[in-house]
Amino acid sequence: MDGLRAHRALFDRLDALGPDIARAATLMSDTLRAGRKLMLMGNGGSAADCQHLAAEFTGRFSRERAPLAAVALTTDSSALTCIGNDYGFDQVFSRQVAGLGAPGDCVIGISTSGNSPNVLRGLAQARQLGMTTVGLSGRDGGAMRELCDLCLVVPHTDTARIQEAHIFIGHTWCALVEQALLAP
Ligand SMILES: O=C(CO)[C@@H](O)[C@H](O)[C@H](O)[C@H](O)COP(=O)(O)O
Ligand SMILES: [Zn+2]
Repeated sequence: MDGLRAHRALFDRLDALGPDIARAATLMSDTLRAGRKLMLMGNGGSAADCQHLAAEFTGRFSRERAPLAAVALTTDSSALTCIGNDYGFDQVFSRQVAGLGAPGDCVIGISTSGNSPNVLRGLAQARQLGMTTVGLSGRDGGAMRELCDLCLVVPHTDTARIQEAHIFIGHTWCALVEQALLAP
C-alpha cells in the first residue's frame, strides 16, 4: 500500500520536530502553571482540532487531574457570526483574542497553509497584547511563521496528511503537559 508507506514516512519525518514539540509543550505548561490560559484557533478541520484539544485540557486526556484552562475560539456560533457579519471573517479570532485574552496567555494557531487571514490576525493581535504564540502549520509554514514564537511546520503538501500530523502533535502536547503538571 503506497499510501500507507507514504504515511509512515511522514510520521518518521516528524521525529525532527521533536525538540520543538517539547519546547511548545513546556511553554503551555508554564502558561498554565502561571494561572494563564491556552486559546486555540483554526478553520475547517483545524477548527475541529482546536475544540478537540481544548476538551482534552478542560476535561481529561489520559490521567486524572484538575481541569486545565483552554478555550477553542471556534465554537461560539454567536461570536463567530456577529464578528464575521459586522467586522469581517478576518477578525473572528482577533476580536475574541482581544476580548478574552490577557498578557501571558498562549494563543495556538492551527493552519495547514499557514496563511489563513483570520488565524494570522489572531496571532498578530495576541503578540500585540503580550501573549505568547504557537503555530501548527504545513507546506512552507506560510506567513504564520513570522507571527509565532514557535511554529511547527509539518513537512508535507497534502492538507489531509498535515492535519493528521497536527492532531498527533496536539495529543503529544496533551501528554507532555499532563506529565509536566503532575510531576512532583
Ligand atoms: O479539513 C479540510 C480539508 O481536509 C478543510 O475543512 C480545511 O480545513 C479548510 O479548507 C480550511 O479552510 C483550510 O485552512 P488552512 O488549514 O489553510 O488554514
Ligand atoms: Zn484526543
